[in-house]
Amino acid sequence: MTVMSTPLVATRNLTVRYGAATVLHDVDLYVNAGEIVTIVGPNGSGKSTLLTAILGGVALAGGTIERAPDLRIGYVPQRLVLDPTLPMNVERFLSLPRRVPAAKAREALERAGVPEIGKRQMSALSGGQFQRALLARAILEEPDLLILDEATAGLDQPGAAAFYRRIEEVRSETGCGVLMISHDLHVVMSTSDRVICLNGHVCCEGTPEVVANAPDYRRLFGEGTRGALALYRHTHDHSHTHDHAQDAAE
Ligand SMILES: Nc1ncnc2c1ncn2[C@@H]1O[C@H](COP(=O)(O)OP(=O)(O)OP(=O)(O)O)[C@@H](O)[C@H]1O
Repeated sequence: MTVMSTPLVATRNLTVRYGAATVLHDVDLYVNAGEIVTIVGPNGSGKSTLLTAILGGVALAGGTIERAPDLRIGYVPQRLVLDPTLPMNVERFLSLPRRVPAAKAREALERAGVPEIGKRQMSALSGGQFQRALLARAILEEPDLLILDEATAGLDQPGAAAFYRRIEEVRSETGCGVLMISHDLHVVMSTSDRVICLNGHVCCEGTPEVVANAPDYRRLFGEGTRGALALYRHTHDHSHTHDHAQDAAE
């Protein structure tokens, strides 16, 4: 069932420049409550910049970003480097920068699928557990919109699949919207309601099935299951290419 509602966030004609380089141009994107939208695209195609813009961290050269009133955003970064010599257990990490009640921290860890790690040292967590701790921290604030920047980078395939299953469950349990970047194309296709294929601009978008069959997507990611491998070798060559994307891919 699709309920039409005001989007949690919507960009219109979003354009971002770093110096002379136009990194994003004329990007229209929206995320509704309860839907999982995934951004795919080659390295340097502006995916992180788009998330940063939505988070309010970059000046716009053009376009607008509309956020729902009082929108609460939870953000899971691609990675976070903590000083390994700093003693810090997971519960304490969740209480930074603001102390949270123990029951709330426990609930967030349960939601993130790692109820048992509260007393563990952050430095002793596996890659998957560490990302779950970041997820727990993001959902502590009960976000309306969860934003994840390649949150499964460094996880193996089963670890990434389990992580995304958890994201789907969080979405079902809380009704939040999810906007994420992913390179795990198989998982993207099974988890997402909509996929946006970005290369400085929106190349194509739609349901996973529609995007997987779109010529622009196939040019970017190749045919069939080997597409995931093509991701890092891609050189973008269709007509509306902008040089920055080509530059960044090299
Ligand atoms: N702070 C910055 N200053 C100048 N250029 C930047 C800055 N951040 C990113 N860029 C450039 O903008 C382009 C897009 O970068 P961005 O990180 O958004 O791409 P991405 O699609 O997330 O890439 P990846 O898949 O490699 O993470 C790249 O060419 C990058 O070098």
